Amino acid sequence: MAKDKIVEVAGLHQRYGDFEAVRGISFEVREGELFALLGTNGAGKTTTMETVEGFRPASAGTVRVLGRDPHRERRAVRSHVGIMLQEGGLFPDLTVAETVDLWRDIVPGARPRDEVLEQVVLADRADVRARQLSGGQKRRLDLALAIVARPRVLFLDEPTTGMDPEARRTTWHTVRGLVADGTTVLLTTHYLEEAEQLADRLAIMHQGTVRVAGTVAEVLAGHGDRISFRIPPQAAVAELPRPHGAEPQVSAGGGGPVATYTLTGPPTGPGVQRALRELLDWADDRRLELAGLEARSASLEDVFLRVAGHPAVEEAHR
Ligand SMILES: Nc1ncnc2c1ncn2[C@@H]1O[C@H](COP(=O)(O)OP(=O)(O)OP(=O)(O)O)[C@@H](O)[C@H]1O
Repeated sequence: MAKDKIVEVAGLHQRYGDFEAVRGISFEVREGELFALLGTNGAGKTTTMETVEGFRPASAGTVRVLGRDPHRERRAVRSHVGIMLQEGGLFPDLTVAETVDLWRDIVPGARPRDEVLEQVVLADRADVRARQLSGGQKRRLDLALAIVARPRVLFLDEPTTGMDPEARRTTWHTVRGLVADGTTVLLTTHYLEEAEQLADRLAIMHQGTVRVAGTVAEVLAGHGDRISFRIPPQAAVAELPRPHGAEPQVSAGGGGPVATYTLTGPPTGPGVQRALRELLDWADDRRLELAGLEARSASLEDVFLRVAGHPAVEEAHR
């Protein structure tokens, strides 16, 4: 049976005066999954999040969270929702423990303080004042407050921005644990690796529209495999072979110019093998070395850059 749709966004438009920041986007987040909204700067991610969180009504289209309008039925929705905003509002002089206790006093059905601090890996910081925490620890305290009330749905707006790689990984561990416990998560991020690591499904936004959506595998499908190598100094660019008609793209690299071929067709299919053989035969015949030779599938970064640079709408896989 299909899982419940926890968040449903259909034909959402959002305007600021004359400017349309969100231009008719649709996506849904199903029960128990983590859905990541990625996008270029100003793509409309935060605007979308704020609408889903109920802070602003939709200019047009519909938004439902747990089957209700998150703006008009804010009270009913809020009790099931945890929100971690981009800028948390911590009291600098309260300790970590006092901060969590303050929230525990406000929300009904709060989880035990130690359990929450354990989950966000702040148990050993319980007596430290908020202002003395590192940036990453402050974000994790924001996360702790978002999960105190055992929300069914969690909205995380750039939860790891500004964190060092280790703090980011710690936060990913926490978020994975929440999803494993059945929490549905919608997050925005600028880190493609974060989406690759965490997301069951994702959407990439650009200029107010969703350009690509689906599982990571679906999003990568059709974007082609890549073969690249440093162009041997003895070879002119015009002489490079065109395996399967693929044209080399030449870019600057640390050790000299690099040729990259993008091969369309099924991912990691026979096309790559044949193209590699053709390239290697070409190099062997001329006694050339293809330094840094690499064959790989398209990455999320490849897709992201293509979306950012190409206004043509890519068909979404839903
Ligand atoms: N209150 C506002 N008034 C007018 N324009 C706004 C307002 N808030 C956002 N915008 C504009 O709407 C567009 C979308 O902004 P939004 O913050 O939703 O994008 P974003 O994808 O979250 O961007 P970023 O990745 O840079 O945080 C941007 O062009 C932004 O300048």
